[in-house]
Amino acid sequence: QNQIADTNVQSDKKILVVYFSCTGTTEKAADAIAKTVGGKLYRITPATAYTSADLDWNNKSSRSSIEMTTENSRPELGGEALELKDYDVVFLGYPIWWNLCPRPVNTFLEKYDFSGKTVIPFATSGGSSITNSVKQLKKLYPKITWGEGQLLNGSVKQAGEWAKGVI
Ligand SMILES: Cc1cc2nc3c(=O)[nH]c(=O)nc-3n(C[C@H](O)[C@H](O)[C@H](O)COP(=O)(O)O)c2cc1C
Repeated sequence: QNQIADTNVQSDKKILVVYFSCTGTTEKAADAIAKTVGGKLYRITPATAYTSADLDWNNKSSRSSIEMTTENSRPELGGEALELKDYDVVFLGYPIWWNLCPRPVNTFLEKYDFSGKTVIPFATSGGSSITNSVKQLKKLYPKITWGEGQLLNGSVKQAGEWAKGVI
């Protein structure tokens, strides 16, 4: 009987899948994770959307370049408010920008209280690993319980399988 109860507690974890995505790649991974583990999806929405010119990393004056070279840049967010207290586990997805998470993800992490939650980072990239971004997140937000991060540049099926494995 006890064993059954324990198993139920395990599967009753309330899961939130938060993501930031500008060109849809991270969104696909987030979607697959939410579907596989039965989590609620929440998109981090900047108050001002990024245009393709904003995303030009070859242009030093583009919005993303300026934000990423400005350590304390915290772009304002829009979108609906999030009720975090309902969730135990938060998957957090983002594209790698300049080997880090995009600054709106920092705005998000500083806007809500993640104490008592486990936050599991995942990312998509053009080839860079997730390691440096996770290292920076742990340094900036030591009060968050961080799960091991995972780069999800493969199939959406792989993304779902990974998520199932860490829950
Ligand atoms: C401003 C900017 C900076 C980027 N910097 C990196 C980088 O440092 N390393 C890398 O591998 N990919 C980099 N990329 C590529 C993205 O990480 C990759 O295309 C990602 O899958 C995009 O996710 P999204 O479609 O969810 O926005 C960068 C893309 C942008 C727009």
